[in-house]
Amino acid sequence: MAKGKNKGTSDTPRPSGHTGGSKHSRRSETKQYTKTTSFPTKLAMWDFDHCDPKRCSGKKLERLGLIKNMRVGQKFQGIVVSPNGKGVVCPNDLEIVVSNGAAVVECSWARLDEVPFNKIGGKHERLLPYLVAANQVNYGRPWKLNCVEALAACFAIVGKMEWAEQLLSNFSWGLAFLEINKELLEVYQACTDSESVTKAQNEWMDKLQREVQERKEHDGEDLWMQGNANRHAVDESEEDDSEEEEEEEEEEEEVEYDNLGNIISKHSHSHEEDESEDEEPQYDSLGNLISKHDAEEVEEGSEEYSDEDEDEEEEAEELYDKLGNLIISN
Ligand SMILES: C[S@@+](CC[C@H](N)C(=O)[O-])C[C@H]1O[C@@H](n2cnc3c(N)ncnc32)[C@H](O)[C@@H]1O
Repeated sequence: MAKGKNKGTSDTPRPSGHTGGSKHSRRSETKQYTKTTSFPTKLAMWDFDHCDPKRCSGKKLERLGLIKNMRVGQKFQGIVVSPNGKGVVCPNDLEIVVSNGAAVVECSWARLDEVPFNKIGGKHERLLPYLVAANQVNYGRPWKLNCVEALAACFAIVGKMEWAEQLLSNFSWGLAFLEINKELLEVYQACTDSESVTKAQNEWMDKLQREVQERKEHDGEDLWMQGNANRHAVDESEEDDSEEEEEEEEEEEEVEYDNLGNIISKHSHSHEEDESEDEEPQYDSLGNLISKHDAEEVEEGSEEYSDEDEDEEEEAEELYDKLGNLIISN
């Protein structure tokens, strides 16, 4: 294990009244301090003291005695995961990682211009491909991983998943990083060199972009499908239910929908039921409220609702134009 130059085990916090190995430690962190005592490859960092020590993942690795602190002017032989990298970490880096380890630059993202990148680093400086942070500071944000995530990402990409897990398990949120990036990490692990990882990353991002676009279009359709905003309250409460419940309700044939998602009353299918006093509101294919008779005509496909049909206008309690605007209210 690589030990930081200024540390020993004496500064390692110990749980009060606790002996190592107990499952009942007061804090999960305390348990983790006793759990991790070594790491299978070298870990190093240049620490520029930009960050709050309590929130800094690099500092915590240092307190755990897992990472070696590098001086400015010192170079590292292994993979240096750095914003100054040129290519991205790739499975072909496995050999370097196993023999010489991995390093990071502990600094603030906002103060990268203060970091003397020409005096640190090494022969194998790498960027990370697109991955999403799981740490509490930047949760859900892509690219800007913290130090432990960056090291773990490097190990995961070269195929050392157990190392990634071992390192991250020192943080309560740590393993979530592997979970939320699981699929993407598998894509990267199946690559070879830096170019193939970059290509896979770009394809992934294109796919994401397409999905966002499709979702936007779909949401637009959904808005249109809502049709008349004055739809019956019962219908709206049903929309709040889970899909499963909606399906069940459809099966029960309490309500039925046309192929535009508008409610068609059972009454429109059965003449006998049309006789019922219990008159449900009915909607045309644009979600406009129409009378019982209109519904029959729409169902038969013979005629659409017409503003000129005065008799039926009188029967309807409320009438709406095709954009769902109220035009008549009795
Ligand atoms: C800027 S520091 C921020 C550290 C944070 N304060 C913490 O608590 O760990 C994060 C370091 O992780 C590495 N890193 C994170 N994301 C990276 C990426 N997308 N490409 C290259 N290096 C990255 C770099 O060494 C970077 O300097």
